[in-house]
Amino acid sequence: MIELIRVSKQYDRRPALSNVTLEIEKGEFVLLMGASGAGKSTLLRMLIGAERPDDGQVFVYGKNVTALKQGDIPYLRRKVGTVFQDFRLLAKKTVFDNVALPLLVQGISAQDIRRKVTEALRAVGVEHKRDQLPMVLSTGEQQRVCIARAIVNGPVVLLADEPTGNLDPGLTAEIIELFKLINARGTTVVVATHDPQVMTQVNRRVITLSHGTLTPEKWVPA
Ligand SMILES: Nc1ncnc2c1ncn2[C@@H]1O[C@H](COP(=O)(O)OP(=O)(O)OP(=O)(O)O)[C@@H](O)[C@H]1O
Repeated sequence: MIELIRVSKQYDRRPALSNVTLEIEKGEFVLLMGASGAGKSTLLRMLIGAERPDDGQVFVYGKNVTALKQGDIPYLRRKVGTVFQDFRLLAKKTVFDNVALPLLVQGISAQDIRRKVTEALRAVGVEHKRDQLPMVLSTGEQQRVCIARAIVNGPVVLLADEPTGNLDPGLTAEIIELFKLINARGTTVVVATHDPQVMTQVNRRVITLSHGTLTPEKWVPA
């Protein structure tokens, strides 16, 4: 599902990723761990074509992301949902409209949009908040809306960058359970985090980056 082959990236001549080779299979739930600045976000951004490696190749869902033209990136992003620490919800749009956003550019009928958004909101447990603005929601609810927006296209991969960074331990546990559910339905899930609670709770394969380099993997069977 995801393959990086000898991927390197520098910013201002400082390595952010160095010779990273890894493979993630369909249906896996993988944690990408490492200290701040280790290169986790850079790696995730490469998987959605937001960053290009200086060297090496990146494959996602059979597509060579490194070779994609700019115009093909939106098609990749329909297959790869993303969730971030800072939510990135549009403040003036309702919960429903925020989740509908990725569908609007695709020429999908209003009826199908309603159905897909309702399903996504229901899957994350915030259907009852559909007409509210994001700022009146709790932080946990806001992150659920972000997850709904990330899964509304039925992605094959879900990437999350520090998704629990703004949440307390209780809410972190809820959000991780949600990722597990999404994974159990067949979506490959990759979560970048430095939170040991997430590692304990997920209890699956851990990929660790240190100064842009992979360290030997821990593997904890499900
Ligand atoms: N656009 C950029 N321009 C310059 N340097 C960058 C850029 N993006 C990342 N870096 C640098 O690359 C290195 C890796 O950053 P990255 O954000 O991938 O780390 P991270 O593991 O995700 O850290 P954090 O957990 O703090 O987000 C850091 O030294 C960072 O300062």
